[in-house]
Amino acid sequence: MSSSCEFESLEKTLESHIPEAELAEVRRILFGKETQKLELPLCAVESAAQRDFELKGFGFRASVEQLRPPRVLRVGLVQHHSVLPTDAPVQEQISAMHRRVGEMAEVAAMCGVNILCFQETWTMPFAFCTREKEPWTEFAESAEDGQTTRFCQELARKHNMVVVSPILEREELSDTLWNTAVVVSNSGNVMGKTRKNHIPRVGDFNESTYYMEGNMGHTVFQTQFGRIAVNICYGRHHPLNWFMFSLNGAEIIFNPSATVGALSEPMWPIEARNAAIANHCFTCAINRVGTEHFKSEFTSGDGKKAHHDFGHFYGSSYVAAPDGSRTPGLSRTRDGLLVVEMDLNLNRQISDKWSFKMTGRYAEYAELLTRAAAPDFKPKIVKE
Ligand SMILES: NC(=O)NCCC(=O)O
Repeated sequence: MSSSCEFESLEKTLESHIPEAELAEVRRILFGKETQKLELPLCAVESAAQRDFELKGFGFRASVEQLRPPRVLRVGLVQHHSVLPTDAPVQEQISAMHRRVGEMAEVAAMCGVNILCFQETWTMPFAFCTREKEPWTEFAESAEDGQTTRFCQELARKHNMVVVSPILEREELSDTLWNTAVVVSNSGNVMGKTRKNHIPRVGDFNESTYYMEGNMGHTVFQTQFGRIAVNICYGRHHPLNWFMFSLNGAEIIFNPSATVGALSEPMWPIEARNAAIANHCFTCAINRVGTEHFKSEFTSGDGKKAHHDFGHFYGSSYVAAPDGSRTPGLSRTRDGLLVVEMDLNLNRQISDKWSFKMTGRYAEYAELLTRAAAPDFKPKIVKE
């Protein structure tokens, strides 16, 4: 699936227009140390082509150590369009999304992916712009045993893969709605869930109408393949949010997102990448693709005309490493699966080199943060 009238990708434009002799240097400066292209199995390449989605694979390398064996794993990032029009019946939309993502997960399995992560609220259109409650709240499900979690449990068992599934959650009994990522172990058991900590109040992103600020802190999940955390969408603008996951020991932080070009695109390549550098970990930024049209018009509250869509979700999912390098992004226009091999030993190797976490002055920060959060806070400003 593709949104054909949109600009396809920065990487493609650089490749077509920068002379061969200069391209490697341009890439080094823009993207850091070159990631190696992964050889992916022919069956996976053919399947992706038949099912009309982009498949790319890259690898980050770490030095070989004398005392620790390498800790190599593969992550998969899935970006996709909303399959059916937004006014199709709710169950049909959910089932169509399950089918689409299910076939992408099959290809991820062929590529040896160990941990697979989907985009923010992946089973539904990003309807939070509309402020209408119906039918959008009907997409909310139980994180523990909703149909989407059961679907992911099947994927996890079948492919021996950890599945990170960001959904709109309806908490049973209280009926409270949350923006949640469910983490399903490769055994098929639900390991737990984590909730979006920061709710956007920017442009058309009127999400506070729908769900509450997360109340689960900064949980890290010890999977068979490594320690992972999920910083959902708008949380990526908060360096301290990434940092808290890192303090709790996250080695890979996923950032499932839904964001549009006019709002955030220049920030997208910087934020998750900077978080990988600052926290000596890997980060995985995932964004949906396409333009979703809604029947009723809505305004952005900025005096401009009412409209029926958010604008274009620009995909461009990528992975960043602690050494500041990053993979090329997936396309801005197509559904895609990004397969990335990484050796988690790189985290400590870069920490030993740059020591950002070791040199942090946490007691000092904590003292000022505590004072700044108090109602009588007075900033320390020296005046002449
Ligand atoms: N989904 C979401 O939080 N979007 C807000 C916009 C952004 O963070 O780019």
